[in-house]
Amino acid sequence: MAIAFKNQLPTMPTTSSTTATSQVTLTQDELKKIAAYKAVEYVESGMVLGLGTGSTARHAVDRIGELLRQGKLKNIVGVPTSKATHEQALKLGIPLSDLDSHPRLDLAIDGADEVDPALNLVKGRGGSLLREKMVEGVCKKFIVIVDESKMVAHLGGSGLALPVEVVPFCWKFTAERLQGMFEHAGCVAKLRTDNAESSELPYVTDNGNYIVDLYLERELGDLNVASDKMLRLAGVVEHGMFLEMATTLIVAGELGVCVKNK
Ligand SMILES: O=C[C@H](O)[C@H](O)[C@H](O)COP(=O)(O)O
Repeated sequence: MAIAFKNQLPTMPTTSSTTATSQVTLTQDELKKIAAYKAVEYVESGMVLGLGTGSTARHAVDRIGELLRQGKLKNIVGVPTSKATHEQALKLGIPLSDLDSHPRLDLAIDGADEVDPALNLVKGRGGSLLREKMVEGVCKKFIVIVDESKMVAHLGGSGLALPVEVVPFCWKFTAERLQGMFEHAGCVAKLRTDNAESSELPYVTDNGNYIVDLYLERELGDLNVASDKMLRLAGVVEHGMFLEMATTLIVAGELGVCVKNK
């Protein structure tokens, strides 16, 4: 299966392998599950695992729990990337730890909101980018699992948000600075709302911060420069671009599953 990047016809990567799925039309959630199960094939007994967050990663965590119950995996330790994943893993009986006790991990499996041809990612539309970046940044192997709708020619290319976690203090000031920083890309910065009390109130992350979503009309340019500029702005905690972090991509689409190694 050729990976379909929006607005681009990519060449088939030489390091990829493809498995055909059935001819039946699959739902997006079924595709997510196929990618997640494929990724869990890389998990071995004794590994310390980064457990991702979101609707795709949820399938991988469920599968790890299932294999532990069946005794097909043993001595797994999981490091969750959000409170939600922590709760899910606890219910499944997956032994848990954190970066203080396990500063180096064997493997992380997580979803993404966008994936570009170089395996750079946008993450955080579910609000979990900071813990994800901390955990996935110290894994020997980081497998990204997506359905084919997440493939883009360039980050921001889906027209959806590039999330930035900011401190609540003077968030408007930070949002305005971010918007001005990427004026060349037609950036519009919006505070994410919807929290447990009201859909009008700011969304609050697991770390007690807010999220400013950046909507881009055009390409950002050099992604490393954009990353550095954001991180130098006091008020920004972290952003959702995961550059050069993924080591393997597993994409599930109507025509099959594609594994691409960096
Ligand atoms: O904040 C959320 C995380 O970065 C997710 O991994 C990302 O949003 C992808 O989520 P999903 O698998 O639900 O599309």
